[in-house]
Amino acid sequence: MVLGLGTSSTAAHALDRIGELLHCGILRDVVSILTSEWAVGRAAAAVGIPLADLNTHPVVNLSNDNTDEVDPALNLVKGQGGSVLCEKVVEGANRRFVVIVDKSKFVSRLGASDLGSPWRPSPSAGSSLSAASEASSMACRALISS
Ligand SMILES: O=C(CO)[C@H](O)[C@H](O)COP(=O)(O)O
Repeated sequence: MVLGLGTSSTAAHALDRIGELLHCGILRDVVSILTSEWAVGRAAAAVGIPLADLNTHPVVNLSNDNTDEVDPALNLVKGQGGSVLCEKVVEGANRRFVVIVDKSKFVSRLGASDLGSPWRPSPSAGSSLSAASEASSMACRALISS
């Protein structure tokens, strides 16, 4: 199975479980396609999920991801995590897309949380965020160049 891994702290919980199932042999022959090296790549490597890319695996059987808001009609807004372009590239190769949501993302209407507010990183977050953004762009270029 080719698994697309969205960039999300919530979907990262699924990674831990996938890692456990691989280790005890319940899951086999799984490779993953990353949507960010800097976040999900490290987490996937840490739990032993083999990594691949769209060059060798152009069809993704299943991707998991999260969202920033979900309304009562299940419309979603994504992208606050900073990897939405890579996620769209991987999701474009998808057969199935599963969104893992906890209740903190439920809103009465899209835009009801502070998503629309101007986002200002704290000064201390600046350097790590720009490094993360750069790494994400590199991973994305690698995906798109395939
Ligand atoms: O859209 C995303 C990344 O582009 C994320 O899925 C979204 O920001 C939610 O992330 P988290 O699970 O960490 O709250």
